Amino acid sequence: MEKKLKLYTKDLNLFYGSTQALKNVTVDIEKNKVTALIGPSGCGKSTFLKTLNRMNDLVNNVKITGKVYLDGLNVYDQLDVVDLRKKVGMVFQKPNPFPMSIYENIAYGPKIHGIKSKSRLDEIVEKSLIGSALWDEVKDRLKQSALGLSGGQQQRLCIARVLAVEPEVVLMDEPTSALDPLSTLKIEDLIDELKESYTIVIVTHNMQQAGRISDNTAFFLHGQIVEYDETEKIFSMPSDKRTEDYITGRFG
Ligand SMILES: Nc1ncnc2c1ncn2[C@@H]1O[C@H](COP(=O)(O)OP(=O)(O)OP(=O)(O)O)[C@@H](O)[C@H]1O
Repeated sequence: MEKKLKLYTKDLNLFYGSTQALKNVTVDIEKNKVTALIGPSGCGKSTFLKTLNRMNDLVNNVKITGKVYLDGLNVYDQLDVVDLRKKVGMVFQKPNPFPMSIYENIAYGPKIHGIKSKSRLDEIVEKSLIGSALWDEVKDRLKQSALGLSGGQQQRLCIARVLAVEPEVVLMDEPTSALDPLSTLKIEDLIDELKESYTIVIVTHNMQQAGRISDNTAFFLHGQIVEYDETEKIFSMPSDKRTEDYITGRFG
């Protein structure tokens, strides 16, 4: 039987030293959907997100058991980490453009992956900026420093940078928490467009945002998934009392 889901975890456990941050997390991430990870501070949302492209490998004393599969391959032993991060890109909470031009920020990844042709790079830069809804605002200043962009523009640039290497999955760790309401709205609209071509997993503290933009929601508590379902169901008829208490603001 063909597996309809290309990204999933099975019995995933993660320890920072002796602290267990993830406990038996088993989740199927649906293709071309937005999956929101919600839960109180310290429940393991970011840790889980980072296991999907092995960003936790950089942390000392991390031990991971269980599996993360992407397109049938175990990302912890069957995929090269550089290839994995090309397939599974990441956008962080604080926009983090490189201190170089707008153009170079986007061309950087494709160049690392061996693309040298100037015309091909021009094409990728344009396509990525169109894809991140930034092209019209920056097309006349591509050679200027990315650091001169507003926070919201910088975040869309960081999204363009991820799109430039043609990922399958885009991970977003609270991508709008440092942005003003208008920039937040732009990113939310963008996420809605991006899911046509990409699978998106997003950590958010903002319940309204999870309700607005996600198709599925996973509620984490103390490193475990309490409930994972369609967002509409989670927000209207959660099956676990703890989910209900959290989304109605009784704790967290
Ligand atoms: N590098 C690290 N070293 C040790 N412990 C860590 C590290 N990163 C996270 N933790 C611990 O792991 C647990 C889960 O943290 P994580 O950042 O994944 O939670 P979170 O749900 O994303 O929280 P927040 O919403 O506050 O960002 C917490 O107890 C945290 O203190």
